[in-house]
Amino acid sequence: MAIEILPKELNGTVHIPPSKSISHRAIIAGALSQGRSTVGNVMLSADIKATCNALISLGIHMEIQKYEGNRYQIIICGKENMEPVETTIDCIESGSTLRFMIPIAALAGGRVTFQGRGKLVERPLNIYYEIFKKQGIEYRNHDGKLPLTICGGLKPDNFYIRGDISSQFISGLMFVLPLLKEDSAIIMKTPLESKGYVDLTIDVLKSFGVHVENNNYNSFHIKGNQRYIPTTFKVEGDFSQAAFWLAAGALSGRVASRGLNLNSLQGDKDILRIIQAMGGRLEIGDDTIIAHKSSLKALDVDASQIPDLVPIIAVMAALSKGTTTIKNAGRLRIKESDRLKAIATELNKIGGKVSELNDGLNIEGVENFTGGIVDCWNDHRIAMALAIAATRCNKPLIIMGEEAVNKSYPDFWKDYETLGGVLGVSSDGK
Ligand SMILES: O=C(O)C1=C[C@@H](OP(=O)(O)O)[C@@H](O)[C@H](O)C1
Ligand SMILES: C=C(OP(=O)(O)O)C(=O)O
Repeated sequence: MAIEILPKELNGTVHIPPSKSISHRAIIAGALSQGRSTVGNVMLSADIKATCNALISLGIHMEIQKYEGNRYQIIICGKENMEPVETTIDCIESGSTLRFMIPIAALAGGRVTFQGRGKLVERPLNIYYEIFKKQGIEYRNHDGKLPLTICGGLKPDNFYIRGDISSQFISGLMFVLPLLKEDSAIIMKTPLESKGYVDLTIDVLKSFGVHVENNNYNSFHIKGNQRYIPTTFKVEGDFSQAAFWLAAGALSGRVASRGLNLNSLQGDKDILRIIQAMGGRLEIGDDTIIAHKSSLKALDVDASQIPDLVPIIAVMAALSKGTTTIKNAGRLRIKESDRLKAIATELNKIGGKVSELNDGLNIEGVENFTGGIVDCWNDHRIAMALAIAATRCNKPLIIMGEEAVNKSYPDFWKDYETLGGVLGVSSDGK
């Protein structure tokens, strides 16, 4: 499918969707609690559905009820001791689901097969394979790719892990180590990247009564024999998604983003500092942030803690005065697409001046984009970043594969239209 976007500035208010990262975590924590938990303000994106279905496959009962508007609340009847099952879990394209559910399946025991689609099939899992080998856990994959079958039995241990592949391995282990009979430690072999996501894990665990000791991100000590306590939890707004609308305001109009927690631990809250440092004018209120059209200037960005912001930062940088370097972004090549190659290729098709570095991007600002046809590489964040680029195109922009947004933000196009965006189905993008 393809969508055509007319070049038009965006104005108005968006109710920011709930955080995908926090939703995954709260639903999992509810599933590991003995009894009934409620996770409110959840959006049923493809990734969140994948996590719910994975837990249901492991024998957890859930009921999904309407909450407010297009949000849901999930009533979860959790179990401290999941019974071993023989099952298959389809993680669709969700890296978080896969990397969070593998240790949970290893805790439950039984024989669990993990499947995935698109790039997920080959996103790295070596860190878990090393643990399985060390602990004698039986597993089988297909030339290092999915499907993966594991036969449980995770034991308490000192886990030595690299910090520059994905923080999702650390989060995944943190869900289950507190439930083992003895204490464990996760010790970083190299500095941890995406720290904010580990903060979110520790914080959600704390809401469910589970404690992890963080020794300055060098190591994490986790006491065994802990219990998750059933909880009522409300998910806050998603700064990674708000970033697209904040950028839309800074580039093209006046956009208010509602439903954000300014005290959030989300690493992607850093978008506020970045837009302001680029010269963007933000009005920051209690739960609403208004971004005003501003003349932006280049800013060098270290992406090691904020990988998901890179595509939209690249769009802003491409329309800023001066030359921006984004560094420490090598991990972007192992997401839903090679995001460095994807954003450089597509912005250059519409008049951007972006060159790829090994672990980043070099971006020379231009006044406007031309418009034309671009592809989103089956990647939701590339699709959304290109949609915001359309606000500064001279001609219409056709985005191929726009349905990719369903992974994290199924209402993205509806919200785009709420802000006055004009969309049409394109016949060019067959
Ligand atoms: O734990 C999480 O919720 C996430 C961690 C990050 O991945 P990495 O730790 O692999 O960078 C991020 O890119 C992803 O979208 C969500
Ligand atoms: C990389 C992402 O998610 P995941 O790793 O869960 O697939 C993302 O949402 O951009």
